[in-house]
Amino acid sequence: MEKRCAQSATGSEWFGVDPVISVGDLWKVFGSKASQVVASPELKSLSRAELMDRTGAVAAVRGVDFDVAPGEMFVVMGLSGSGKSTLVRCLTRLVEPTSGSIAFEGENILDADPKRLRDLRRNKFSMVFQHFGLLPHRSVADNVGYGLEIRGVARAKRAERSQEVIDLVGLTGYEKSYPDQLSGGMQQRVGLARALAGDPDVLFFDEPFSALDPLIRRDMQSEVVRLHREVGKTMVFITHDLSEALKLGDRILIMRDGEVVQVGTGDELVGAPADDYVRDFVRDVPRSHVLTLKWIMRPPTPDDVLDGPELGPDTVVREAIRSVLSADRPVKVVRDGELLGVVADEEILGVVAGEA
Ligand SMILES: Nc1ncnc2c1ncn2[C@@H]1O[C@H](COP(=O)(O)OP(=O)(O)OP(=O)(O)O)[C@@H](O)[C@H]1O
Repeated sequence: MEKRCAQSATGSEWFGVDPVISVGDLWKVFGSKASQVVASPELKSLSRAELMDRTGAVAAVRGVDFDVAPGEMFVVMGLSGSGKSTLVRCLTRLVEPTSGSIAFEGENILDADPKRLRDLRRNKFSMVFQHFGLLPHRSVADNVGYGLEIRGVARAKRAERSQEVIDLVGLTGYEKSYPDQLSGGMQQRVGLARALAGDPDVLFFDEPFSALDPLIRRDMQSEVVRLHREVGKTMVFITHDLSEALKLGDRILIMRDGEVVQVGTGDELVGAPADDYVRDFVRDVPRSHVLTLKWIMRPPTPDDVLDGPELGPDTVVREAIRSVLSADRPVKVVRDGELLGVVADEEILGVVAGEA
């Protein structure tokens, strides 16, 4: 699996720069006793089920912390009910957080007044939902330009920008079509174009492909990967599908019962799952598609002949199989001229054998 940039779970490579979004100890509790719950360390320490029993309140998001870096594709993954949608809706205050902090480009979103929030939602954020939310009586071009129209962008400028993003998402020729003349996948392309039209700083996706057929879904995932590369925007993507998360995410946050279980790159989740829950999630992932050489290399022994081929530690195992198996000596894993370890047939076969 190709990744644009190597990172660690702490995001240290990402965070040479200021985060776009920074979330601290965020809670969202539904129910009339919500503020009592977050004011009480005792109630906060209860599990979601216990809290429900004791107070009738639902702790949808519980003490969540994470940062998203500029240009990152950050995926929030968890089973149904784990709190993904509530968490992401809190980020734009479509859902009002009960406590905690959310900074967007350094600005405390929780202090934003209604006017500022409207501004942010119009100019800085875009959302793509599962149900495309297209206006049925408007053509593709007019749906795509809708946000610009609301912003008061002049017709000619709007048409120009709409055409640009329509071309970008591969809908050239369909400008005059109406949503009901398009397949589900194409309708979601309109949703993508609409989200991109206003040139937002962050795009939020809430399970945008769940309603699509598997093959179309795969196409759309590739499309988002391509768009992300081309436009370089920060994206926050919710899914309950691990393979989607692994395909798209620079980093993945795994939620369970409102809490963060682990945040990491795909190879970190597969190579070093934080607990049995994550281990269970990643059990069926083909490890050779996700793990990189740094996960399987070993220190060289005195018997190793060290004039074999060299590969980087972030090379995905699957892409190294041929080089390793065809070399008659270990492949050296090298970064910036430094020998980090070696990989030979046994290491490769150890990964591949587990996938049978
Ligand atoms: N408005 C609400 N009032 C009360 N409880 C809510 C509300 N919205 C969500 N919840 C509860 O909060 C918890 C988290 O829900 P949420 O929709 O965020 O999870 P999710 O991971 O996005 O699930 P799904 O994939 O099914 O949408 C669930 O127990 C849900 O029932």
